[in-house]
Amino acid sequence: MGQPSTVPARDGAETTSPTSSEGSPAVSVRELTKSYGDVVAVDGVSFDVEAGTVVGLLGPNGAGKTTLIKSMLGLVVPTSGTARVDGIDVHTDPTAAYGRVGAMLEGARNVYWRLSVRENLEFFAGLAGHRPTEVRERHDRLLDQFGLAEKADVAVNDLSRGMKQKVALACTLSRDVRVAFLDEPTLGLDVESSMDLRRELRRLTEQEEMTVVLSSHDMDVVEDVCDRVVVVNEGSVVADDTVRNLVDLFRSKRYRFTLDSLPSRATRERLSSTYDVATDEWETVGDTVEFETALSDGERLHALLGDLLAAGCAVHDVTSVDPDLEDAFLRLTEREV
Ligand SMILES: Nc1ncnc2c1ncn2[C@@H]1O[C@H](COP(=O)(O)OP(=O)(O)OP(=O)(O)O)[C@@H](O)[C@H]1O
Repeated sequence: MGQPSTVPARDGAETTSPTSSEGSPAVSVRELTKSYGDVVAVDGVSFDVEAGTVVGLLGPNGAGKTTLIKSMLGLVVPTSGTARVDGIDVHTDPTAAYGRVGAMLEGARNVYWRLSVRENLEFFAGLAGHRPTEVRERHDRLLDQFGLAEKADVAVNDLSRGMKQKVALACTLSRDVRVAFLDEPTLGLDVESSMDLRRELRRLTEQEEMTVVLSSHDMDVVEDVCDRVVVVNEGSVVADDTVRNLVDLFRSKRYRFTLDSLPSRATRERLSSTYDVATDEWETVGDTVEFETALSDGERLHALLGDLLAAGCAVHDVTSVDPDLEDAFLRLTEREV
């Protein structure tokens, strides 16, 4: 299968450019390129993020996600192209842009473990020029929402890992930010803490119209909280669509065959070269043998069935394998599923 180019909207309609309250997308990246010497980390990337949505930025290691996030935060100067937050160019007007964004780049490593939870909130709000009294109400609300009220005066060092991560997210929100950039927000969290954090992200976007751009290698998290996913590979966008559409893109294209016995080596080699059935795909399950392969259309499915029958293989069952976001991601970035 060839590498797909940017995935268009499913119905072929133009994707509308959603807007924030000020008439611009919450985040807008245009033809952004960043090179480090000969290495092109980000290569002509464009996308918009609608206000009040969660967009996942996915890609294999080294794809360019961090460079992209840092460019959107004004921490990296692009070689060319622009990044805007609420219509403000983050490189030509960094002060105005900074007032609207929060970032959690290295999770709990960014917060001060010797300070109490509340002191951390006050410190991060103070960096943006807010006095503790001005933001007290906001901080009380955050502490309540994150289940941290009872720990407000406890040093971060004495909290569980999940709580530390929540403190880091609360610090990102310690002042009124409209867009939050979160790099691996659930990294290292147990299932319950990860669920809590996901719930909080959904609430922030649904009830407070906050916009979130997150990067994660955890597809469950992405599938759970993201409205849309931008997949980056080797510095370029290879897909930009809803989770559902990306999963649907590969639906019914992967099949699992169950045979009564292992075909001869010659047949297996032929299937490997003609239908891309990996030689290590054959799996014995009870009295049967199974393999999986991706087929582009019904004709290929028929041809493979015909070849199996001609080779004397008794086909017991053929089922289509339901893909998930992980399958879609691996296929989009040309990795083995
Ligand atoms: N400061 C830098 N100097 C030189 N090369 C860099 C620098 N930062 C990133 N790169 C290179 O740019 C490319 C993209 O890196 P980046 O960190 O943006 O990828 P990533 O998708 O965030 O990866 P990961 O998932 O591993 O964090 C890589 O080839 C990386 O080696």
